[in-house]
Amino acid sequence: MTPGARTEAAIELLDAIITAAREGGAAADTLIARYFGTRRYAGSKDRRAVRELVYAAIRLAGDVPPSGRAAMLLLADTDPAIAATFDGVAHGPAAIGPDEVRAEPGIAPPWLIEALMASGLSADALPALISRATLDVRVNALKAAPDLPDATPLSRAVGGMRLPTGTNVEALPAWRDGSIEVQDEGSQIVGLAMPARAGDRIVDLCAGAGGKTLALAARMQDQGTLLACDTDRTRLSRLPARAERAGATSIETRLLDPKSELAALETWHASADGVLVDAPCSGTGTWRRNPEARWRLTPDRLVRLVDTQRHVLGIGAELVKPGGSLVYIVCSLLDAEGREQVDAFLADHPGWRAETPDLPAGRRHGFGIRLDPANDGTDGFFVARLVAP
Ligand SMILES: C[S@@+](CC[C@H](N)C(=O)[O-])C[C@H]1O[C@@H](n2cnc3c(N)ncnc32)[C@H](O)[C@@H]1O
Repeated sequence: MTPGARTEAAIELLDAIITAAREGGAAADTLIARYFGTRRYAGSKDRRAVRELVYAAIRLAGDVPPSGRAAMLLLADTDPAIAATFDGVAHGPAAIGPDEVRAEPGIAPPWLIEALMASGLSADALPALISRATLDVRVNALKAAPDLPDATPLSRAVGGMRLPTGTNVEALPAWRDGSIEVQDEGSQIVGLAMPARAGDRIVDLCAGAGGKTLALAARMQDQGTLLACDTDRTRLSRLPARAERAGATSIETRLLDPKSELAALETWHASADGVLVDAPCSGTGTWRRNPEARWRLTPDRLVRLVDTQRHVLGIGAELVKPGGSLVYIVCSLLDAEGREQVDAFLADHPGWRAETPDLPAGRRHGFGIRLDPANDGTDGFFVARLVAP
């Protein structure tokens, strides 16, 4: 592809990403994969270059741009080489007109900036939210140590490794034999808030495809019972194959109906040593990976997420045995989803108390710990450990 054709492809993709952000469609990564799935003429260098252009433009525009071209023009203003590709030749975009609209530069929509700052993030900490994420892997203690010559050890998540950006992890023998799983250092660290011993009975209530479930299974030396639940069939269905690759046999999966979760968990009532609630959230802590997520979030959607979080936390509380732990995690930096959610839980659940987890990163925030990209160099998280009466 010519440089102009790459820019034009990035514009087309940005148009699709903008529409998806407005209408609740697929994530940028999925749209990019679909786009190239039908354009076999694009080689791996073209794909990488187009992807870079798309993500650079997304990072620059704080709010949903009026169009893909307006987003690319904003990027072109920062780089004469990109501006030069607007040459109107062959498959390239038309030459830049005198008064063309640009996307607004920024870190996030104004209402979100306000909410983040009201949640105690300083203006200096905001740019890191949309910086580029590192590529971290968790090393599976259930398998032999992997041979990763290009990796460097993570400084805080013991056993974790950092790989060079762009590494095709799924092509590595260490991934294929289950010795490593991709997991951000922050995600590895917040999972440690759940006490996990061999023989424990633990419920991972919002397990998704099992990123944190697999880490728990390794810490439990695959001994005990680990019940991984989710209401999303597609995500949960990915867990058994991952567990098999990881050599984890203690994991059982259970698909929940979002209106009647407790009925499916009757036998676990007040009996779990620990319940992990890695709740659905706005993902404000993961914009490094999904920068277009900040275009998707609306105040209404945030209210709905806060309701769901309260709901799942309430379910989790029903399953914990006296003295057991309820660990609440969100990959968000907004207090409505973190600190205030835990304050509300403690007010509604007399006898429960918060115990500050001792973690190798993050800072105390309300009754929990918060990790943020600027201070910790990880994705952003809030985590709290609640102990049942
Ligand atoms: C943050 S994700 C979980 C990520 C996962 N724990 C990991 O480490 O990869 C939140 C999950 O909560 C699930 N969820 C939403 N509502 C739920 C409910 N009522 N009960 C259980 N899970 C729910 C979503 O489907 C989603 O997979």
